[in-house]
Amino acid sequence: MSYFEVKDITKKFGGLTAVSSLSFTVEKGEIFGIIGPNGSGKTTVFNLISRFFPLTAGEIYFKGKRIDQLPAHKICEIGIGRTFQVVKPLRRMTVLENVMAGAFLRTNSMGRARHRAEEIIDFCGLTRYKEREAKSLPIPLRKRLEIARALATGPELLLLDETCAGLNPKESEEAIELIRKIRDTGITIIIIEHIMKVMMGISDRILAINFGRQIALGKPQEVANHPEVIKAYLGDAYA
Ligand SMILES: Nc1ncnc2c1ncn2[C@@H]1O[C@H](COP(=O)(O)OP(=O)(O)OP(=O)(O)O)[C@@H](O)[C@H]1O
Repeated sequence: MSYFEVKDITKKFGGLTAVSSLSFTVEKGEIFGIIGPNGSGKTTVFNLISRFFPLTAGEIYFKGKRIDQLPAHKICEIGIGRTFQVVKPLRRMTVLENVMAGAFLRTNSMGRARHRAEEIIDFCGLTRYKEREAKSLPIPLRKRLEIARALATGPELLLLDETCAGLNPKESEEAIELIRKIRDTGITIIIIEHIMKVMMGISDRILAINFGRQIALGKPQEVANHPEVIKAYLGDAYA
């Protein structure tokens, strides 16, 4: 039994098949990357796992239990957290309040939620900004806040959606460092990026998709050299 398993999942939006019979497994402690060109179905996979949308077909298992029929708040409660590609902090609230909002999933105590939030803010390198309103933060810090909010919900499995998009190389490097640090605490990570270089450096294994279907799965180097992946990213001339 795998720690996490997606079995033959399909999602149709009317006539458009965004995800098509996709299957993969993730082992505990792994950083599992999903790559693919724009519109290839990556975010839809996250939306299906976190039950923002119901599946059209297929099954999803976490620690041996079927979870695809659970509502979104239950998915979070059983330990699957996520971030969003378009970061969505509660804009008028401070960094601390934003992270506390996540921590309330695990406690009703204001004191405990605050303490937990402060630990996570520190872990994510946001201590200097904790009293700042979320809307005043520049993008790299907002992305960090997004990760902090997801961590505050106490996930065992964390879904990271385009954490490095819009960051310069130095900021990307810092984000990657944070992601590794999260994995070192024992959290399993599934990460979406379409910047191949970022994924190559961080993932234990990579799934490449196009038009909602698997085109390659394996170690980063194998996937990067796969003709279908080269074709999807660079066009026929390079394959
Ligand atoms: N709620 C929705 N309703 C209708 N179509 C949708 C919806 N969400 C996604 N799609 C479509 O499904 C396909 C896959 O989109 P998705 O956002 O999953 O791709 P992606 O790989 O994450 O793209 P990007 O890298 O641009 O974020 C696209 O054609 C998109 O337009």
